Amino acid sequence: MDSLPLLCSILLLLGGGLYWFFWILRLAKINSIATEKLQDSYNKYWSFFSQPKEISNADKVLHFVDVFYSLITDVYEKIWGQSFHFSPSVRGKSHGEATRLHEEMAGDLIGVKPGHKVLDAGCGIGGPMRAIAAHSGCKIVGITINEYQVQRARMLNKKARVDSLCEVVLGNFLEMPFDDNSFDGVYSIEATCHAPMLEDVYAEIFRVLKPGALYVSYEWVTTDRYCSGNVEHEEIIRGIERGDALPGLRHYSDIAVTARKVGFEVVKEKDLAMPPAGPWWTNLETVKKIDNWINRTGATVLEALGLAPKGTLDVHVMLSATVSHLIRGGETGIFTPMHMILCRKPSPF
Ligand SMILES: C=C(CC[C@@H](C)[C@H]1CC[C@H]2C3=CC[C@H]4[C@H](C)[C@@H](O)CC[C@]4(C)[C@H]3CC[C@]12C)C(C)C
Ligand SMILES: C[S@@+](CC[C@H](N)C(=O)[O-])C[C@H]1O[C@@H](n2cnc3c(N)ncnc32)[C@H](O)[C@@H]1O
Repeated sequence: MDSLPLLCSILLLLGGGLYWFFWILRLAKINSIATEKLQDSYNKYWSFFSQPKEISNADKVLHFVDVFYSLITDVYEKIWGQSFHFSPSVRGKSHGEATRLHEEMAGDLIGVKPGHKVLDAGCGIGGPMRAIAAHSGCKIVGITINEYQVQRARMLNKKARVDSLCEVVLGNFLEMPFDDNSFDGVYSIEATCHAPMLEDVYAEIFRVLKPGALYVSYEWVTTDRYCSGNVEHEEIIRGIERGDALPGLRHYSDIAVTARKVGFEVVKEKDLAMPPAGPWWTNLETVKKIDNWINRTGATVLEALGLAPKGTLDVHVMLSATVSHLIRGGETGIFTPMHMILCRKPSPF
């Protein structure tokens, strides 16, 4: 008789253990890159982005940004969702709802309407494009440098039944396969920070935008609180750069200067992270708490058992370190991922 509770406890423990194991197996798996290439790609990525200040070769930056997205796209999607960006936390709203509001705001700022053709420069797997197309009824063309993201975005567009409105193209936003003056609006969400020279991507966006039309960008930048020479500040910013494939974070004041240099009129500029906006790093703190024992332990066990390819743990460790740097960047106020700039291409009339 006494053995029944014991048996039930053992069964529960076994069941729980198995559930954890299969859950982790699903989360830690990286499908976006061939198993045998994972460790090598990670090593090359890490040694390249560990010295961001020495990065001078733009072609190499583009190559390693592509490698980065092959390494992390699955992990981001499974844990963060289909939108690869931050948003201010909103009291009473979930992470998903706050994300959607932040995306819809980008569409509203450039005045998207049904019938408009809009460009999403650096579209990821298309979370923002699906939200903005559903919100406004406009047509959206997204461009990303990563082939796996193109496949994923097309599949998710079909699944969400917005494939008649949303199209995804593989390409480089520094040399886009689009005609001059062909878009009624352009937005970029936390994507142009990957460009070796901001001027190059802004000039290309200027070229494809119709005269009189608007461009909005959410930029990753350092703020006025960042002091170069402050050891902690520099360590945080270097940590953000190497863990997020960034060729060098810019100061917020450089953004409008660059926009004007390529011909834009700057309509509005604002750090969307400033109060009364809620902190954008709240969700990262939650992720950090569960990350160690769920993801890291899972990746360690799976890699040791040969169920996950070599390099899986390295990717998770890199992301964990990045989380800490991003949270410190937010807490100290030296960094924001949502410096919003709204620009107009002047019309000749
Ligand atoms: C704009 C960019 C990406 C912004 C964010 C979507 C991502 C930045 C850091 C990412 C993450 C960090 C920690 C990861 C965690 C250790 C892992 O176990 C699960 C995924 C993370 C939570 C991951 C999710 C996406 C980010 C928050 C950059 C690249 C320009
Ligand atoms: C952090 S993700 C943001 C994705 C999307 N805007 C979102 O919010 O979900 C950055 C995106 O920029 C794209 N990207 C970076 N450099 C690029 C380039 N040179 N050309 C095209 N896309 C690029 C990446 O492939 C990725 O899709």
